[in-house]
Amino acid sequence: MKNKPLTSSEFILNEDGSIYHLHLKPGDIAHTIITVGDPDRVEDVSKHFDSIEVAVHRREFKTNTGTYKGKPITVISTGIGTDNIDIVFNELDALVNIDFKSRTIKQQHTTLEFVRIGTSGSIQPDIPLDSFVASEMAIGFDNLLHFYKDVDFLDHNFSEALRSQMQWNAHKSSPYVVTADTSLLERFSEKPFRTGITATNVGFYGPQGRTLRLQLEDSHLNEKLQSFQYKNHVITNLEMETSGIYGMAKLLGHNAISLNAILANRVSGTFSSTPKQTIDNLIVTTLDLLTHD
Ligand SMILES: O=P(O)(O)O[C@H]1O[C@H](CO)[C@@H](O)[C@H]1O
Ligand SMILES: O=c1cc[nH]c(=O)[nH]1
Repeated sequence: MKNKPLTSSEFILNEDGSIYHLHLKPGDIAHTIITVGDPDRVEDVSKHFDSIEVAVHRREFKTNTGTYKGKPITVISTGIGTDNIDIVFNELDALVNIDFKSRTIKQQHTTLEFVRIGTSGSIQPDIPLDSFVASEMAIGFDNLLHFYKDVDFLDHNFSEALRSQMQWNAHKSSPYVVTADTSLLERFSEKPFRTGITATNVGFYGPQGRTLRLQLEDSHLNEKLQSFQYKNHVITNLEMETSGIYGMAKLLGHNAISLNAILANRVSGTFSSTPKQTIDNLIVTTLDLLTHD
């Protein structure tokens, strides 16, 4: 297989040799990476570390690398949405799988482990506020994976059932379905976690069926999402990154799990009165499970 050097318009390095958006260099990241949406949440995670060796912040991408109970861990903020996930995953992968000097793809592949610690809204009445859902599968209502080849891991029968049961408007992008890494899912499937099917939406308001001043194209969107069933699966929760994370991880040969702190219940119309506490609980629980054998 030809391994030509990547051009400077595709593989973009800054003057200091760091990768374009993240401003990180090879060696700046651990092989276990926690992703969070909010840059402020990076400190909420890394304040538990034994020490921090790397701290870099550009745009919405804030990175701290250190150790927790001796285990090397990187925590990075992605900002909101799967468009940012495309940047973060391509650039983190490049840090371990592209040779920065020769600008060629390394012969030996390095696998990274990704754990998303995020917030989410539940669309089932029995998933209470402040509980934790580990995403067994993600439904991508975003468009990201459709731009890549070799996506045979997508569950087309599931997508087809969704399109037909929901009478999906063809003007919206075609939903895709992708699974978590099985061994990470096993690690995060016992109490206090429950597993679920997460819908990843392209917005927080209209795409998640919220209305402030604007009306929705489909006023029954959330009822349809709530009542959808496929092989005993129901959609449990809504957020904005998981499908991109699962899809990019599979394409690039990495392992990923998405963990959701449920802050809203869309059926009862309620929101957590202790969001910070709930996210902190998820952070501590996750760090401990990552360091248990
Ligand atoms: O709390 P984070 O990790 O940002 O996750 C959720 O919260 C944001 C919307 O408020 C979206 O990014 C959604 O995925
Ligand atoms: O309802 C919610 C809560 C957090 N994040 C989301 O994307 N949706």
